Amino acid sequence: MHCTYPNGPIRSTFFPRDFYNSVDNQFPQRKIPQFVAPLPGRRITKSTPTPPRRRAGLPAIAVGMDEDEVRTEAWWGRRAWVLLSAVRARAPLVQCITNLVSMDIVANALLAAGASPAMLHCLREVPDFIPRCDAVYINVGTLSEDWLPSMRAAASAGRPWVFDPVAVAASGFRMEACLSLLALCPAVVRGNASEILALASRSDNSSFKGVDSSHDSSDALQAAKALARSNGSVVAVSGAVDFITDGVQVVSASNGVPMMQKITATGCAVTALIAAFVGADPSDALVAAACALAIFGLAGELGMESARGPASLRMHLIDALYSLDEQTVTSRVKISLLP
Ligand SMILES: Nc1ncnc2c1ncn2[C@@H]1O[C@H](COP(=O)(O)OP(=O)(O)OP(=O)(O)O)[C@@H](O)[C@H]1O
Ligand SMILES: Cc1ncsc1CCO
Ligand SMILES: [Mg+2]
Repeated sequence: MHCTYPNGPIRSTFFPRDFYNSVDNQFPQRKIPQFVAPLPGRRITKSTPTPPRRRAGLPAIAVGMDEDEVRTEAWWGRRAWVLLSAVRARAPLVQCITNLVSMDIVANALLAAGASPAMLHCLREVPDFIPRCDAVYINVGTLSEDWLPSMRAAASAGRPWVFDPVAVAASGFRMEACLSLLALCPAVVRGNASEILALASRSDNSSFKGVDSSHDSSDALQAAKALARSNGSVVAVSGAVDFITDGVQVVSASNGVPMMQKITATGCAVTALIAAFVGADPSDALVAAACALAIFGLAGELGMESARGPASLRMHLIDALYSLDEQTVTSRVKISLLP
């Protein structure tokens, strides 16, 4: 199975064959509209060192950056600011089917960044609501059999979507569920190192711990590249250094503080932020993921200046995300393209 985007146009809408039957025939043969790209010429494209859109004769992306510019750290800083500004200006609607632990921090992080979160998870609402969303975020942290059909339907609805495979190796059921979601072509998969290693190897072997990583992000870099290549999704591994890859390029994002691991669901929140960035500008999922990870890490660094422990860091991180300004973002975002 290899997803067609980020290489090509976003998939057309489809629902699982049993979808309408499974909701009491309340939606008699109703079909949701096909995905319509928000701006002409926009599509999810894999970024390459040589800008593909210009070569392909495609219009410049909406945010007005010059794609021929060399991707220095300063370029990434400007890009991160432009994307954060796009989130603030467009307030992308992000439908989140996320775990029960993370709902609060996910919604608050999205709001602080300027996006509009919606934490709906009822299968019967998917056909009406998902077409209105700019992006979908799916997180299996507190997976149950009841929620899986909603996740599958939301992921199949033709919107760009971002996947957080929390504790994918915890059980055979969870691994199967994650693999079935992976087949529905997420624009970005973001996990910690243990999760990406397990997902790439399709192994639910018990040496993997629960939701926390027992590996460094660099341990999962090759697995992330392989997964990105085989699935066609951008894959991001979080940790002290975050790595983001489309299977060819690898970008590192080095913002953040270790205490972010002591707040539950910071990983869930940053994956939701990636969805907001993709929703605001779906033209390049790799750039969106790298910038969202760096921005979130930067908010952690700024929050840490006033924090006294995990609980106050949580509060100050959200405040910092809300208050980020151009000078701070452009001078402090640490992203680079690895050779
Ligand atoms: N040692 C570290 N130093 C700096 N930042 C870190 C460190 N570890 C994690 N982070 C940052 O913390 C955030 C969460 O990443 P982490 O890898 O802990 O996610 P996770 O394990 O999926 O979390 P959760 O499952 O609790 O949501 C990311 O933004 C990441 O960059
Ligand atoms: C602690 C925990 N358990 C299931 S999901 C979650 C939040 C971090 O992923
Ligand atoms: Mg996680």
